[in-house]
Amino acid sequence: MLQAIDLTKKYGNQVALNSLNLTVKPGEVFCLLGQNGAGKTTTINLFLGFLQATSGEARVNGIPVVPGQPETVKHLAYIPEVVMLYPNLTSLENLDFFSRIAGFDYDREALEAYLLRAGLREDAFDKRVGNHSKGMRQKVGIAIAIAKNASAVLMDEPTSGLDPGATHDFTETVKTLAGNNTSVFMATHDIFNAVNMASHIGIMRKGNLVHVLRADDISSDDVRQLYLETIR
Ligand SMILES: Nc1ncnc2c1ncn2[C@@H]1O[C@H](COP(=O)(O)OP(=O)(O)OP(=O)(O)O)[C@@H](O)[C@H]1O
Repeated sequence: MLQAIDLTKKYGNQVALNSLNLTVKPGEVFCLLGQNGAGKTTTINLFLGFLQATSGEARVNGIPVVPGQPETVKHLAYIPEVVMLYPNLTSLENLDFFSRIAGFDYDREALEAYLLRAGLREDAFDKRVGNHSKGMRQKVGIAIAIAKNASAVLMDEPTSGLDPGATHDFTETVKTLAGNNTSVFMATHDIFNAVNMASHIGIMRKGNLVHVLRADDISSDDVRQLYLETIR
């Protein structure tokens, strides 16, 4: 579970994030929309402990995030816009390597099962990731998150630059993660997909979370309309 409690980040006089309060429970997918500079990446970086909050608190499974301390990091996985993997290692070797770093030693069969659950095709298991598409790298990243048993996955612009087929695969994988009781928190500009996969949609403007909507209750046209009204 992820929680932000009056979470605030200032750079000098500039408020990047203003007293954010939100909770992402197990199995929920929270998609955060907002223009460039709204504070989405700042929020993710505060949860990851990459940044020190000016005031307030980010919590992971009830544990306060303290930069440099591993207690919360071990419960998290991070899928950035471009997933960083070792290009000369294969999908399986990358998964094995990052699983070991997280303290898990899996046999080949188990590693293959994680890659399959993340939606990677079997013919890519033994190929070097240096030649993988963005969508394939993401699937390896998601397999790492599943293998690590992360209780929350943070994602920054994961669908930008994906073709429609890869976006569809990604959406399905996110639903699988949520079905396994993982909390998913995603910064995105992709309103249509946000409505497709989210349980909750947040709209942020200039560091403020202005709206939180339940995705079940709203169409992508309505979200787009509200988004445009919010940012104007
Ligand atoms: N290191 C920094 N020093 C000063 N200001 C910063 C720094 N990092 C971010 N900011 C400012 O904080 C605000 C929020 O930035 P943030 O990157 O969180 O926005 P974002 O919503 O993720 O935007 P994008 O969609 O472009 O990634 C912006 O006004 C940005 O200029």
